[in-house]
Amino acid sequence: MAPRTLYDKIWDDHLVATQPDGTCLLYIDRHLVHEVTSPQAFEGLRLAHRAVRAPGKTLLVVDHNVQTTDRSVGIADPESALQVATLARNAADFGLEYYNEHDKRQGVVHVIGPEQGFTLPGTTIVCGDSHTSTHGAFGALAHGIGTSEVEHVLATQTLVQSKAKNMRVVVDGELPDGVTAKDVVLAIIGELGTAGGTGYVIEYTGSAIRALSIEGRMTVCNMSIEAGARAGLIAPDDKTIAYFQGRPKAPTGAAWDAAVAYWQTLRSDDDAHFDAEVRLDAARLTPIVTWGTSPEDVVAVTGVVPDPDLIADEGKRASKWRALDYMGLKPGQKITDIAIDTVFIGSCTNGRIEDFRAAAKVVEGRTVKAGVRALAVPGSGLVKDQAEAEGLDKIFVAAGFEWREPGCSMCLAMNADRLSPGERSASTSNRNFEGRQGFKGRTHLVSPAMAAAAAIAGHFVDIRDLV
Ligand SMILES: CC(C)[C@H](C(=O)O)[C@@H](O)C(=O)O
Ligand code: SF4
Repeated sequence: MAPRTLYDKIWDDHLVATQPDGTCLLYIDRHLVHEVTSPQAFEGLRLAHRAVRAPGKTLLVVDHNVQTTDRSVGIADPESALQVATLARNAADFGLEYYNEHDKRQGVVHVIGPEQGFTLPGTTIVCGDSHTSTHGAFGALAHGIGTSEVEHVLATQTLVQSKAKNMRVVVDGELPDGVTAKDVVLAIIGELGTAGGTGYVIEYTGSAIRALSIEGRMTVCNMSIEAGARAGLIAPDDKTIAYFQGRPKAPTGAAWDAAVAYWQTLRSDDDAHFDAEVRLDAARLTPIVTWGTSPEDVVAVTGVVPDPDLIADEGKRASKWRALDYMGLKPGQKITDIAIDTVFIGSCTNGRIEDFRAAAKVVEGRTVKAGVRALAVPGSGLVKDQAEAEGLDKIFVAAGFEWREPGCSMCLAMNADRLSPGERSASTSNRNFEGRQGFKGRTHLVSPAMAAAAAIAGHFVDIRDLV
């Protein structure tokens, strides 16, 4: 057999049928469902009098619309309350496992899947959510789907797909202190651009990727979609296997041994063909801050806001001017001179225990700058418990942060946590689009340590000056 990539292998193992035009039917092992993209899908099933094909392979959780404040009080916004109630009703009507807002296991869908061992290496995973690519960190083929596809998967446990091309992103070398997985992926997106990954599944390899923690790998794969890629993948290794040992839904006994034996085959063959390759030198990476309204608008924290007039392409030049205007910035402004009024630490990009540890290390014994609103929002109830067991919540609260209940929170303005017009945030989330965190809100994407440092200083600072 010709040498194959990791993507080729998982694809081949799930292929149900191929049409002459190249359209394929893939078997789906795991289906994660949240409240935003599922109501019409369940309604479709109801209208067609269909059941869910594989209830045991389907897991529901509420995340985008939940309040991150006291949950003994109902959700104030009627639309959000309705979406949450609808998911609960669909779970009951279709007999599906559901983590509601009072369940310890509740959290952002891409945080809770791996935590429960629902996500597993070598599986195909879908969710009506673009950041499903997160699960690729474990060597799962995971991608976002639309609502009509959610209905199709609920009904058939399969998905119509055509095969993507293979891209390899190699990050070799050692990351300098203060440079994190978030900076790695922002640098990659800066290199590829938001369309550079279009039509590809990206496999991340190289010594710097292998050295990343599981949480860091999830951060990298999470943002694959921001480079336009269908999915991101990292081959499972000993860290991956250790991560799943003892997880509630992970296999046990002989099934565990068989699974591990299979996972160990999940790597690209030596001579496997990649249609494109990008290489980065980890040692040259710096802490990054985004300056614009696209995740590709990256600059080193030591740098300045770029000058769009230096861009040759007229359309691109105009769009970057528009971004600067929206962001209220001028070319040449030093990044460390940009004052922020809001800090958000959380989301499926950076809402895991390691992220709160990194942020707490920066804020410990320091105080949030007067006038800055700082939110620390755990990615799940279990992350929250773990952080509290380690006393991190106390560190955040003592410094002047608000310590919240788990959910998507200020990652996007679908709940009460949002920016007001003109407000500017340092955010650990993954998108800085116009209005993403609230109407006319201005978002700068950074790592958890950089966000924490900005909360203390009231403006961006080079975290390397603090560590
Ligand atoms: C609401 C949902 C469909 C959306 C997504 O697909 O990613 C959201 O999670 C986001 O991050 O923008
Ligand atoms: S945390 Fe943000 S990126 Fe992740 S699923 Fe929620 S809204 Fe989407």
